[in-house]
This record gives sequence, C-alpha cells and structure tokens, in this order.
Amino acid sequence: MTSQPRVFYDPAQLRAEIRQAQADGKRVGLVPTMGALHPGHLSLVAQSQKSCDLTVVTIFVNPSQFAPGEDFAKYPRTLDADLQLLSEFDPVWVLVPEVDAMYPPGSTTVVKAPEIALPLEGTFRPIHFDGVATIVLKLFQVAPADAAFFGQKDFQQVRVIEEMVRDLLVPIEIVRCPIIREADGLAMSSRNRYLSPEEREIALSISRSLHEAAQQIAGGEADAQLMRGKIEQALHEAGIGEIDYVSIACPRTLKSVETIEGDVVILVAARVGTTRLIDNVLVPFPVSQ
Ligand SMILES: Nc1ncnc2c1ncn2[C@@H]1O[C@H](COP(=O)(O)OP(=O)(O)OP(=O)(O)O)[C@@H](O)[C@H]1O
Ligand SMILES: CC(C)(CO)[C@@H](O)C(=O)[O-]
Ligand code: BAL
Repeated sequence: MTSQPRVFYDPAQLRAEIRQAQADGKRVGLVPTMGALHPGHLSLVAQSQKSCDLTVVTIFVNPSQFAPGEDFAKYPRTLDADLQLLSEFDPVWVLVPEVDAMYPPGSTTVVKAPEIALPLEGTFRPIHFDGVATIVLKLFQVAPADAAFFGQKDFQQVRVIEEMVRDLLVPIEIVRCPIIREADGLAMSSRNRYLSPEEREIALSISRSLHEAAQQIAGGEADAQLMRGKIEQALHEAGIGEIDYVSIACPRTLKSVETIEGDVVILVAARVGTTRLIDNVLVPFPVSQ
C-alpha cells in the first residue's frame, strides 16, 4: 500500500503533533537526513518502523555543517522523488523546514561537538561536527522522538551524536543502523550521483580494499600500519590521487591503533575527482580457534 507522507514545513506544528501522538501512546522514531534519498536512508526508515508506531523523516540541507568551498550549493535537492520513495512507508511524517525556521534570524548559539569529533573528519572538516551537533540537537527539539536512527556509514557522526546525547542529557535513544551497499560493494551515498561512470569504477576500490583488509584482520593479521599501507596502495593503484585518511581505530574512542588487539573500525575518506567519499568497516577481533 502506498500513501503520500504528511509534509510539515512548520517545526512548531510538527512538535505539537508529535507530543499529541506520544500522549496517545505512540512511540515515535526520527530519521534525520539531508534528502536525495536512497535505499540507505530507507533502511533507517524501515528500522524505525520495526520498533516505532510513527516515523518522522527530516529533510534539511544544513548550511552550518558545510565549510565555504564545500558542496552546499550543489548538494542534490530532490524533494518530489524523496516523497515518492517515502510513500512506500506508512505512517511517515516529513519535516522540510526553511533555513530561517531552524536558524531564527539573529541566532548565535551553537553546540560545540564533543572531543570525539576532533580526529578523522574533524581534521579535514574542522567546523563540520559543530554544525552537525547543532542541527541534530535542534531536530531533537522540534521532533522530540523516542528514538533516532543513524547510519554507520557516517561512523564518526554516530559517535559524536551518542556522546552529545550522553553529555547534554538528551532523552532519546540513538540506534545505529548498518551500511547499505550497492551490489558491487560501493557504500550508498547521495554524493555517488556526482560520479562519472569512470569515477564510480575507481570509487569501488574503497569498499574493495576495506573488505580485503577486514578479511586479513579477521584471519589474524595484527599489524595495523601494514594494513593501512595496503589500503593506501590499493587506492593509489586504482587511480585515487587524494586520500584524506585511512585509519584503523578503536570503535569507541576512534584513536588509531598500531597493533590490533581488539575490535577495530577501518575508516577511509578519499577524493575521487572532486567528490569526497567516506566508508568504513567494523572488524570484530578474531576469536582464536
Ligand atoms: N549507505 C548507507 N547505509 C546506511 N545509512 C546511510 C547510508 N548512507 C547514508 N546513511 C545515513 O542516512 C542518514 C542521512 O545521511 P545523508 O543524508 O547525509 O546521506 P548520505 O547518502 O550519507 O549523503 P552524503 O552524500 O552527504 O554522505 C545518516 O544517518 C547516514 O549515516
Ligand atoms: C545528521 C544530518 C542529517 C545532520 O544534518 C547529516 O549530517 C546527515 O545527513 O548525515
Ligand atoms: N552524511 C554527512 C553529511 C555531510 O557530509 O555533510
């Protein structure tokens, strides 16, 4: 069955109606997005539907998480197609706020992201996570859901939000959802649509090299520096000129490790042409046979 989702433009109206739904005993799930929806986003909606009576999706390209020179202006905006995709789910409410509704003119208050925001993405996008933390806290205010669903594709982002929620005592459950990939392994991302067919082929080296490294670590390889080197070499050989980082890190602290002695997450950020892509894989510590 398909039905058009209810669309809200006014955050105050959405908040009032969510409160009413909760007063009526409904559990509400929140899926924050920047739109240009793909099956990765839809998997978060599906996950929310499993445990919630009502799912609220927000579509907002948040200016404060983009630095000057990044792709804010060209970020894909595909509202009609997004609503069509969401019509497969019911009941779904969608918030599509104007910038002024989320940043009232004159507002200067921001959230300073927790320290976990400093390495990795924080090194290359220094203002990014303050912008993400600020808008996500605002979204939690206007959509006071019981649970919020985030993808592990943005692994550091989930850690930032988990720590912000803990530090600021925000009463919401954060649910991590697995990465959805194309059949050939490429992590789904709204930015994949910037890639030419040749670039898409090159981009595949990211998920392939992550997968190979994960297999070697699962097989007992403990030398993180060696593994990092192999991934970098595979990316260069595929034609990726600019690697922002390859890190093998503790999934909780995101600190790089030299020797693999527990679970790790391998994280990559690299530029394919002018498109910056991120991907990661969690590798449980191999249990000896
Ligand atoms: N492939 C995916 N699998 C699972 N979750 C995803 C995937 N891609 C995005 N998400 C999640 O969807 C939410 C909204 O992300 P966003 O709108 O930035 O999409 P995106 O495809 O990651 O876009 P971008 O190109 O900006 O990286 C985030 O929680 C993100 O982690
Ligand atoms: C969480 C988010 C919607 C905040 O703008 C964004 O960073 C994203 O889409 O991952
Ligand atoms: N998915 C993260 C949003 C961003 O890159 O700005």
